Amino acid sequence: MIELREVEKSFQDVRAVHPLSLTITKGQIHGIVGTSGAGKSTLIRMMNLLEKPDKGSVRVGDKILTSLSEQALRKARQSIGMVFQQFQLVLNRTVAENVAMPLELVGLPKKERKKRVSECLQFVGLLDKERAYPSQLSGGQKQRVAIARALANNPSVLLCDEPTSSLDPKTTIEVLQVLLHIQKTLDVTIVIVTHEMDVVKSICDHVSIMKDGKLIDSFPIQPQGIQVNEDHYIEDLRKIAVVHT
Ligand SMILES: Nc1ncnc2c1ncn2[C@@H]1O[C@H](COP(=O)(O)OP(=O)(O)OP(=O)(O)O)[C@@H](O)[C@H]1O
Repeated sequence: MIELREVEKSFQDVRAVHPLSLTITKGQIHGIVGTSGAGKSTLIRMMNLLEKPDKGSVRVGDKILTSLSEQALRKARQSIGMVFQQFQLVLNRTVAENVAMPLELVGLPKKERKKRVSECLQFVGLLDKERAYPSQLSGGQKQRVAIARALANNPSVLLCDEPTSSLDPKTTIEVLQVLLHIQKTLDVTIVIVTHEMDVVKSICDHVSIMKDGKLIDSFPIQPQGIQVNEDHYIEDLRKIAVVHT
């Protein structure tokens, strides 16, 4: 469970997030939507204190992150995975070496590390790519590696900042399937910032809407199943086709 209480954040004279409170219950796939500059990224980055709120508190599970020392915060962050629009993979490391990084940081012995890396890659369907380098992968595969890396330490929360925004419809589906699989099998709470309504409609069971740094609404929705496909875009284009005579 994630609980934000009266959090707010400004950058110099820009109020990115006005004071807001939001509770995300365990096991949800919670979408955060809104126009560009609405404060979505700032909000999700406050959930693991990548951005420290100017005021207010952030609780994840039984830990109040905003009250922890730097050292305790580093430890608490192990149970919060994060993925980004641009994947943030280390290019001169193989897929397996990328997934191993958070396990190295917590000092897991090599043999156990190798086993855990294989489990995570198996989970995202990329065990056969363990020796590949990021440059040899498609965008969807890169994001699945980033997800495997985020899952390595068995997090209870996965924060996704525009996870499919650099991907085409086909590779978006790959990533959404993995996120849904995580929710169904790992009991992980997932938060997704996105501007893609198809993504929200497909897998989210709750949506929060931001505008001008404010949370203007938040309500449960019925996910419709993964339905991002190119035909849908092509149909939309056909509807506005200009007929030449
Ligand atoms: N590090 C920063 N320094 C200065 N201003 C920032 C910083 N991060 C965000 N902002 C500003 O805060 C506001 C909210 O930005 P934020 O990135 O949270 O919005 P967003 O809804 O995620 O937008 P987008 O969809 O375009 O990514 C914007 O006006 C932005 O310019």
